[in-house]
Amino acid sequence: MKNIRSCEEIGILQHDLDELQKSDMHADDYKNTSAILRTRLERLLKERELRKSSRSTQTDDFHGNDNSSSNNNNNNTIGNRKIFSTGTHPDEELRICPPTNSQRLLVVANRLPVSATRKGDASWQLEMSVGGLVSALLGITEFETRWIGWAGVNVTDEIGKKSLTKALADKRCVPVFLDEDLVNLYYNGYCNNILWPLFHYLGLPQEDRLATTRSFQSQFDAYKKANQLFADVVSEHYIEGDVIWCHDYHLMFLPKYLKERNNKMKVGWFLHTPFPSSEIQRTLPSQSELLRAVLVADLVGFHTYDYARHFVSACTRILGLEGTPDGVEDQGKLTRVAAFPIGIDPGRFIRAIQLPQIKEHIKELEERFAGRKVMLGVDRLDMIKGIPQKILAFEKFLEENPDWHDKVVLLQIAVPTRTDVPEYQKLTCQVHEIVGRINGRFGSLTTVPIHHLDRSLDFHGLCALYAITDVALITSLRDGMNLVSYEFVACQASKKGVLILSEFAGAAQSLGAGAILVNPWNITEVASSIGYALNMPAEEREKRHHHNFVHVTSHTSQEWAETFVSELNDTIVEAQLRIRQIPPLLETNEAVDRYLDSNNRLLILGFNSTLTEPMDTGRQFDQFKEMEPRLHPEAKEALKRLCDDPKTTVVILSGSHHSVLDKNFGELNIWLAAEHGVFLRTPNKKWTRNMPQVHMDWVDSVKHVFEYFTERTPRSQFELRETSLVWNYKYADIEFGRLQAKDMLQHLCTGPISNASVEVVQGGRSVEVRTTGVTKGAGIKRILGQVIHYKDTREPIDYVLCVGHFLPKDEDLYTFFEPEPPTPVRSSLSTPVNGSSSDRNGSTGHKKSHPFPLSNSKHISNGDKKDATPSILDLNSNNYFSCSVKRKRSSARYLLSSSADVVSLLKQMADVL
Ligand SMILES: O=P(O)(O)OC[C@H]1O[C@H](O[C@H]2O[C@H](CO)[C@@H](O)[C@H](O)[C@H]2O)[C@H](O)[C@@H](O)[C@@H]1O
Ligand SMILES: O=c1ccn([C@@H]2O[C@H](COP(=O)(O)OP(=O)(O)O)[C@@H](O)[C@H]2O)c(=O)[nH]1
Repeated sequence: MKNIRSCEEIGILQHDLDELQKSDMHADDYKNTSAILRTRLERLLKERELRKSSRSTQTDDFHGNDNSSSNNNNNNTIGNRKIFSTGTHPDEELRICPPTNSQRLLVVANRLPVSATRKGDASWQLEMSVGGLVSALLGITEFETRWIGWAGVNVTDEIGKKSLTKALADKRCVPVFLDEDLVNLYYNGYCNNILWPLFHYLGLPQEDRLATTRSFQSQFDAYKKANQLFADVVSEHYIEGDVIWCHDYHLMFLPKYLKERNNKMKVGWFLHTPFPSSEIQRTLPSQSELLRAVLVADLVGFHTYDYARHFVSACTRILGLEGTPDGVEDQGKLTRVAAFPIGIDPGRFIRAIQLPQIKEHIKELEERFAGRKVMLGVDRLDMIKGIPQKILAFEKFLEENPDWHDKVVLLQIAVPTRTDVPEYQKLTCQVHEIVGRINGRFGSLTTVPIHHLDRSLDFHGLCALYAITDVALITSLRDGMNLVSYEFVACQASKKGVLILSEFAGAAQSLGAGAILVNPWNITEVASSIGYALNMPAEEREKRHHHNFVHVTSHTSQEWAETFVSELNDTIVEAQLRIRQIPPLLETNEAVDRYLDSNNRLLILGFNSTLTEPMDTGRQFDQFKEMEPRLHPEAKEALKRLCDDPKTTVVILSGSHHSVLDKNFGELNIWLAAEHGVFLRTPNKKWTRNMPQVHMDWVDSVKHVFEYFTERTPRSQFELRETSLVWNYKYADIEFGRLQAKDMLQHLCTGPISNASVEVVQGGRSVEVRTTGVTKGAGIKRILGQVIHYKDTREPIDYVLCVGHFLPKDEDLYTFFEPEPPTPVRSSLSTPVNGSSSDRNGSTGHKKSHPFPLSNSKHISNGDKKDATPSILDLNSNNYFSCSVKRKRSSARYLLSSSADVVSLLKQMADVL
């Protein structure tokens, strides 16, 4: 039901989109957008409500209040969902239920849910792979799922490849073949020796420990190559409409490679490990490339909000991109980033412990450990799991509590993993040594305190162990989620044992209230928690267990997958709607042709980020030399030729101080308008005041505030202009800068200038205080008057190109020249695609004739008598080109992506003269 409902929701979104495509309206674009956002919120609320009601049904279900728990048939039902409990053969785990949802899902993970062992030329044995990722993904049954991944084996011959592909096809799995060398560099090297420790806060290995043939670079190259191989296989199996769900740190390049092959693919990426703070992430040599590759995905998911927050912050700090509450924005493209906490398939465990053979096994184990409390650890033998710390804490507990020596046993299942990586080999030795020491110290002829097993258990064996355990001990130093804790809770309906859980596991955020949370590095604290757990009264155990049981049974892996896929579908529809609000790229040929055909052309150009050299966004520390903007080296020549043309007037209209403009354009016969048009320099190089004098008595108090914030925000700076003050933090830490800006704005609006006639303008990375009424739109009126006066021509302006990277406040410049009143949102549907036959309002040939109320204009004596004044502007809509540089949310008609594009346009214009 839930899936069908989700699809209906998507249907609604799709409907909105279709409607939008049919219409060519503008103002309604806003309405449609907010309808979509409302729908998302409605959907989330509805889902929450439904979840709540299904939770009560499920909890009843799980507590055995329906009859199905006594059903020994392996195919049971929870809610409306088929559950396959395990058969005797591990392969049966992989029987996939007939999906109730026809959405095809390609799950791509490094590891397939089965690992293969070769038994003959064309014969293979398939076994379940161990690990949380596989366990969780097995719980997804309601999609038409295909798995794509590595089968954990090196197959070099064609017979082997064909036969394995066939064997896996029965399990709906598709192999990606990786040769041994590649696995060594990609999986053992880059994935497990570099990314894995880094993401778990264990730092990077020294490069010389990788040996000469295994440099960072060679491992990184292998990583990219392996990702390409995955992309090849996905592309082969992709059918239009499929959702592609990429999993984990092994496949960070996959979203990029997939979209490069087919931009229409719906791609989500989910990380199963923690994502570390940006300070850790920054140490990785290839971090920028990795982050950018992930950002190509439509939706990026993490287990917890903290990991999501770290990721967004890495993108803002390392890549200099915009972090928003929805995700990361780059040039108007939003990658949604959100937390989707994983769960398990609780029914699988709850049913399993009801099976007669497992009940029998439970009985045997209880007899075996009679008279002793059982503590349990189940971990892959990985340094992140904190196994040495766990055992040392247990040792301390035994040291301090001699009464417990023969009354408690710790069963530690340590599943061998990544055994080719030297760090893992060392860990095995270390753990064996500690266990040996403790058993020697506290054991007797008949018993030992620690039973340590270097092996995995089958599903039933594991369930039985979970069920007899009194205290589960999970001491991960870091762990993406930790599903063992969930599985333990699911199997404890009757025993109601205690969970001791590391505060550094993602699960601490969901099971923290019911568990005893510990810092695994604090051996004393863990030891005393063991004592507390072993002595906990039944009532407290029940309460704690109940809390966790409700969580585990209501946050399932199925729900996790459904939510992710449904969010991914929504995200794509929303992105399409967003794109509709972005102006199209300027067709430069059209702009140049029309320029050539006109008689009196006006080019208005911004300076900062419009005509300046591009700055290096990578590093923030060597930016001082770039702090002062410089004219793009190739712009001057083109500008000179354009200025020399008698039919062309070029105006640089900037917020900068006149000295900055003088420095960059000094020798050109160009119009310069500084401080948004307050000061104007004619081509004969005379500066005059273009706007009336205003009171500046507020400056000192604002300066004082700006100085204060500049001192406290490293790499920020402020500029004192004659009519305004600007504080900018574009080279500072972006998050800190934003916080400081927020503080500053609050202070300015309530403090020193709250009564002054000034405006506080917030930019992307700046705060500007300027006199009320000063905008580029206001400035241009007066500038036009001056131009006409200076040129002494009666030829009206019949071509306007207006290009800039302007603050929203200054975009009144674009609308100033619009023939029709501006509409709130522009839409590419109604925009002259390729800048051709129709204007942004869908009409053709509208003209703007300005009988200007201009001061200093010799044509106009009385601004109010509009009809009597001659027109200085006779602008056909098709001859007006407003272009926003790099800002996609703009009221300009078109976009140009960089100052380099602006320069190239100017060169083309100069060339046709
Ligand atoms: O495939 P391996 O290299 O043998 O490793 C096994 C898996 O380990 C990691 O699991 C993580 O995913 C769990 C489920 O989300 C999560 O609970 C746990 O905290 C993580 O450590 C790894 O991320 C997987 O890719 C591996 O398959
Ligand atoms: O002998 C074992 C030990 C563990 N597991 C499974 O391995 C997974 C471990 O997942 P977790 O999220 O705790 O950590 P990961 O190993 O993925 O880091 C769990 O689903 C366990 O049921 C298993 O199948 N057999």
